[in-house]
Amino acid sequence: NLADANGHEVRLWSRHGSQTLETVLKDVQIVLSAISMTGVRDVAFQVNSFSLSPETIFITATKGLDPQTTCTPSQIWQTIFPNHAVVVLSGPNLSQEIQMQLPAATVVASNISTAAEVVQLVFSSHRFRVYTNPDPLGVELGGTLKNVIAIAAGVCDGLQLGTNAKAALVTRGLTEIIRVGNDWGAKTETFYGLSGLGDLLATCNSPLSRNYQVGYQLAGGKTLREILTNLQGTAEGVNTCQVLIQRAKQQNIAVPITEQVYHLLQGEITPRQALDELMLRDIKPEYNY
Ligand SMILES: NC(=O)C1=CN([C@@H]2O[C@H](COP(=O)(O)OP(=O)(O)OC[C@H]3O[C@@H](n4cnc5c(N)ncnc54)[C@H](OP(=O)(O)O)[C@@H]3O)[C@@H](O)[C@H]2O)C=CC1
Ligand SMILES: O=C(CO)COP(=O)(O)O
Repeated sequence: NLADANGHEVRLWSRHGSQTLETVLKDVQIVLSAISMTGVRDVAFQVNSFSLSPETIFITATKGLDPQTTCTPSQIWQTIFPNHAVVVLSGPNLSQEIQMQLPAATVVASNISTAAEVVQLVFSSHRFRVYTNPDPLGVELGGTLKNVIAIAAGVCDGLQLGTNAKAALVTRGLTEIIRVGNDWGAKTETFYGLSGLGDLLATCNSPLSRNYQVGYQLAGGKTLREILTNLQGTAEGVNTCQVLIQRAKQQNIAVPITEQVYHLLQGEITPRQALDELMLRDIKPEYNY
C-alpha cells in the first residue's frame, strides 16, 4: 500500500470485514473511497451519519456515473459533504501492476489546491508519481468515459482488425470523450493528460483491463451475461455506456463509438455489424474548426 509505505496509518474497510465503518473512520484525516459506482451513494450517506472533523479530506477513485442523476462520484461526495474538500484520484493505474510495484503515475485533482497537494504527498514515491490538477471534473470524466472506448478496443483486438484500426478507434474515441467532457464543463487539456489519454491508452491496450476484456470476449462470441459472471471485479464501462447514451441524447452530442458499444451490449447487433456501422458513417471533416 502506497500510503502505508510512506509511513501513514492506513485502515481498510469492507462490508464483509469485522470492523464497522464508524470504527474505521474514527479520527481519520483522509477518507479514500474506491468502491464501485453502485455502492457510492449508499456508502457516502452512511459516512455522513458519523461525526468527522471538518478538515477531513475525501478522495474518490471510482470511475463510473450515477444511473439516476448522471452525476460523477465526486459530485455525489461533494453534495453530501458540501463543506469538505473532495479530491479525485485517477490515472493509468491498472491495480495488478500497482500491486506488483511497477512504476506508475496518477493525477489528484480538486477545486481546493491545498487538499490536492496534501494527497499528492501522501501517495508520492519513487514508484508512484503523483501530479496535481485543478480540473476534478475533467480528471474524473477521463477515467470514466475511457471505459466505454476500452470495450470497443477489446472488440477491435478480438476481431483482429489490426493496428491501424485500433489507432483510429482510440483517437476518435478521445475526440468523443472530449466532446462530452467539454459539454459537461471540463477543460480540453485535461483529456490530453494522464487521466485522459494516459488512462485511455493503458486501458485500451491491456488484457488486465476488465472493460477491455468485456469487448474482447464479446468479439469471441460470448454473451455479456457469461462474461460478467466470470469477470473478476467490476467493468464500469457497461453501466457508464448506458448513462452516457442518455446524457448524449439529452445534450445532443454525437457519440458514434459509444452508440455502437451500447447496441452491442444490449445484444442488438454483432461486433462485425458494429464495425460496419462505424465504417459506413457519412464522410466528414476530422474537426469542425
Ligand atoms: N482511480 C483509479 O486509478 C482506478 C479506479 N478504479 C475504479 O475503482 C472502482 C473499484 O474498482 P475495483 O476495486 O477494481 O472493483 P471491484 O469490483 O474489485 O471492487 C469493488 C468494491 O466495491 C465494493 N462495494 C460495491 N458496492 C458496495 C456497497 N454498497 N457497500 C460497500 N461496498 C461496496 C465491493 O465490495 P464487495 O466485495 O463487498 O462486493 C468491492 O470491494 C471502480 O469504479 C473502478 O473503475 C479502478 C482502477 C484504477
Ligand atoms: O481504470 C483502470 C486503469 O486505470 C482499470 O481499468 P478496468 O476497470 O477496465 O480494469
